[in-house]
Amino acid sequence: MSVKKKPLVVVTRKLPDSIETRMRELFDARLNLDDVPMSADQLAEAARTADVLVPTVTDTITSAMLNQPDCTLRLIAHFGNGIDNLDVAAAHARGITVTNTPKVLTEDTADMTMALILAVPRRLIEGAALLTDGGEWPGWSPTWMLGRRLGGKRLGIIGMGRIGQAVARRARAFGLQIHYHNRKPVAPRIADELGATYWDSLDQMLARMDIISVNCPHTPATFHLLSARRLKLIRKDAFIVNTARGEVIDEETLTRLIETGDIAGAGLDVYEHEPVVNPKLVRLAKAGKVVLLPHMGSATIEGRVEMGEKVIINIRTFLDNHKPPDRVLPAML
Ligand SMILES: O=CC(=O)O
Repeated sequence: MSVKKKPLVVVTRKLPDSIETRMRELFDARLNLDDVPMSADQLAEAARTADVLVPTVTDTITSAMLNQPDCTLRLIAHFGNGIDNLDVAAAHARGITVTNTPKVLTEDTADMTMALILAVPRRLIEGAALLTDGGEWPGWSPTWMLGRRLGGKRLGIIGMGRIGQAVARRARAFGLQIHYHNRKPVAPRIADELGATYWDSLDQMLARMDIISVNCPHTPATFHLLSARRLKLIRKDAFIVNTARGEVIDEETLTRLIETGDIAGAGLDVYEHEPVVNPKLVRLAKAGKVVLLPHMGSATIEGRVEMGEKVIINIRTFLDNHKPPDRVLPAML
């Protein structure tokens, strides 16, 4: 009697232990226990030979990898929400299904966005570093280490999807007025709940906000959405927070405008040339003008396990010949 071969599932990075254990039970799982990022050649080889590839947000999966003549891949079960690193159109053209891990990282990413919205105007990191990095603390003074109050300020959210709405809910509790720009207005029930004002014109919204939060995906349409021209519309005393993708902002111009005092500061979790961080931004961080984080918006233990569980559910439903719950559809691109 022949034993049915388990499908070959190649996972590109180390995942939480419980997820790897379950994957070993269910599949012929090739795990990356050393967590060394795979090279383009290794990714191409994985795409050619695996039934299922589990890449994550730092792996670029190109059409050339997917179009190898003897490519056996049937499913890309992405461990991540953003899909800008995958050539989804090429996958679909080749009949390869693509899934991602939405929803489970919404609240964690919104928490981190809110942390940056607080940290930048209230000079949180600068103050903490003063005590731990050997700086002199002259003691409390009425005019020292003054930041900017959040309450009553206008927050402009770019991208009012799940994460944008979760940011709005938090920001409202801190007394911020919620404004947003999106491809279309949110349902009236949600707008009422959030007390949110819709701006059809991004330019007009940018010119009036005290804090701007980027919460839209990176797509060809949002690459440099905050272009040099648009960044110049932003008020001198405004702050920008980005926990979405670095490519949405013209980072070089943003850096220059902060250096020249034409934008007050920024809180960044993502970068245009990640993992390379522009040294000028690092200098601005040392000067207390920006807060820089290493792409950790969704980095919680709970979130990573839930992402892994979603990946497993997507693979299993696919292999059972059902539609996986988190399919990326052409209309979503
Ligand atoms: O940035 C993280 C993700 O898109 O999952």
